[in-house]
Formats: sequence, structure tokens, C-alpha cells
Amino acid sequence: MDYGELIKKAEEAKENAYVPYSNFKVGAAVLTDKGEVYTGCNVENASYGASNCAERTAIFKAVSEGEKKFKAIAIVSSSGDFTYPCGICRQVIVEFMRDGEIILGNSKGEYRVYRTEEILPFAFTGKDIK
Ligand SMILES: O=c1ccn([C@H]2C[C@H](O)[C@@H](CO)O2)c(=O)[nH]1
Ligand SMILES: [Zn+2]
Repeated sequence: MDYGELIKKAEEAKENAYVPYSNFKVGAAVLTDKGEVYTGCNVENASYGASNCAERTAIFKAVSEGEKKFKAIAIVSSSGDFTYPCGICRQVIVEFMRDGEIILGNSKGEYRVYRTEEILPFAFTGKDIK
């Protein structure tokens, strides 16, 4: 599974975004340590705080199917520009991907790759709970 393939899966998931309030569609695809791919989109709610980002939808789908370790996550949005994960999603990404790749795709077919440590340095993790 290369970057392009994972981005394509995220693009497909983006089309299912439920975004009547922001009209901002996001799609994500996570690659597990076993080579499986799970996708997600953002799902909004009239009570805005009940909305869920695409990244967390994909991760929670995977975890609920028994997956606990990821190698990469691809993210795309309807802006056509690179879309970076929000703070809550960075925290959730770190929980299941201590050292992996965050791949951002834009509508020109370009991509940027970051490592977990770059997007959330000094992360609070399970090790900090004593
Ligand atoms: O990386 C991001 C950034 C935003 N959103 C969603 C949340 C909300 O539905 C909409 C606007 O913030 O985009 C995501 O899903 N992922
Ligand atoms: Zn988020």
C-alpha cells in the first residue's frame, strides 16, 4: 500500500462526509500494522460539539474491529488544500500510532508526510499515568 493508494481510499471516504453545517468534507484512511485499511469521514450534528472528525471515525472503526496499531493515516478534504488534523485527533492518533506517518493529500495530487512526533511533540500518553 503506497501513499497514493491510501490517499485514494481517503478521497473515496470523503464523499460520504455528513457536513450540512460546515460543508467541509474530510476523508481519512488508516493503514494497520497487519496491512488492513479502514476509512472514515466527518459526521456533523446539529449540536455542533457532537460532531466527529474523519480521522477519529476511521480510527474508532478500526479499533472497534480489533485493530490497535497503525502505520499510517492519510487525510484529504474538500478544500483541495492540505488539511492538518485537529488537536483532539492528534491525541487520538498518538494513542494508536506512536511512530507512524501522517500523509496529507491535496487536490493537485501532491502530498506531505509527517511523523507522529512532529505533529504532537511532548505527547501525553499512557506512560504518564502512574
Ligand atoms: O482534520 C480535520 C479538520 C476538520 N474536520 C471536520 C470537523 C468538522 O466537521 C469540519 C469543520 O471543522 O471538518 C475533520 O474531520 N478533520
Ligand atoms: Zn479532528
